[in-house]
Amino acid sequence: MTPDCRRLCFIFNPISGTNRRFDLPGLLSRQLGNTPGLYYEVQPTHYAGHAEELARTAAANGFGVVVAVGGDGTVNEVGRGLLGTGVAMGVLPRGSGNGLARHLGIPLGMAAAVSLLRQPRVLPIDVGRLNGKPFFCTAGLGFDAHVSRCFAAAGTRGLATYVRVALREYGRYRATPVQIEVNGQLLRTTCYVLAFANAAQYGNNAYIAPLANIRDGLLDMCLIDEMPLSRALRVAYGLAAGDLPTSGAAAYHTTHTVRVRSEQPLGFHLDGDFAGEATDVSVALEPQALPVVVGHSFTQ
Ligand SMILES: Nc1ncnc2c1ncn2[C@@H]1O[C@H](COP(=O)(O)OP(=O)(O)OP(=O)(O)O)[C@@H](O)[C@H]1O
Repeated sequence: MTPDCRRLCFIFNPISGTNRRFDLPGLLSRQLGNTPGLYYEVQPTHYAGHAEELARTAAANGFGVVVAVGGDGTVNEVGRGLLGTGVAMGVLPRGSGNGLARHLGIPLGMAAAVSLLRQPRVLPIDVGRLNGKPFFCTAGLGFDAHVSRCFAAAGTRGLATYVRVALREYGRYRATPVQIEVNGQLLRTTCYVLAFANAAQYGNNAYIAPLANIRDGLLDMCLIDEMPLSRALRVAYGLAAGDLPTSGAAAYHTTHTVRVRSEQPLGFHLDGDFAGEATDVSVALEPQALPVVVGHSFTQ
């Protein structure tokens, strides 16, 4: 049965982002209340991981679009819950970074983002897996994962906290020796940052892989082996300018599977949330495995 895009379930993470006075029911009533034939419900999350359960239940209950209201962590949980159901994921970007929403051309203004849902345009996107765990935007090992772990413990959220934590940890973090198998090559190197990009950016228009196409069945792998200060400055500029691949500060490979081994456990993140440590990491991609609502400007 084709999912009914006139039945929408909004899964709302109240701790995402920094705006605590957000009135979702009021916004939905103004934007969707008078749309004939459209039915919606709002389900707030009560704990980390809850959005995945709520999304799975919503799909089983016949909702045709399940909308993640939050940042990339909420998107990750809702996306996990919908995998294999054929139900589309929408996004109302209310997080700190909103990497997937930005990649998909979803407006950051809430009213405009909601209005996309009146007649949603749905396309399937690729889904990455790191040791079997899904990600939709980016995953990675090394410094990024370390910062995501410290960020979760920081007590406040938002870009300012993220930058403060990253600057503090830059002086402490050391690269780890690794072996990387990619496209039939074995790279013996060190890992300061090893990013797997399904989408082009981490969020906040920080472009780790500006050429990434989220529907091409391929991941863009970005390796930064060491991070002396001169390179850190170039990387920071390259993330903002979108020219990291041509900067000489990072090496890129386009692939659909990667294996990474290290003697020391390496932390990893999934869509910006710290998700564990491992000495053996396999990354793979499932082409066009999740239908999502995209914005008018999305052309991939
Ligand atoms: N009710 C809740 N209480 C505590 N944590 C929650 C709750 N609901 C969801 N979470 C957790 O909140 C975390 C952060 O959410 P999310 O990533 O959406 O926001 P953000 O970090 O502000 O945005 P972004 O990832 O775009 O920077 C997620 O990892 C999720 O598991």
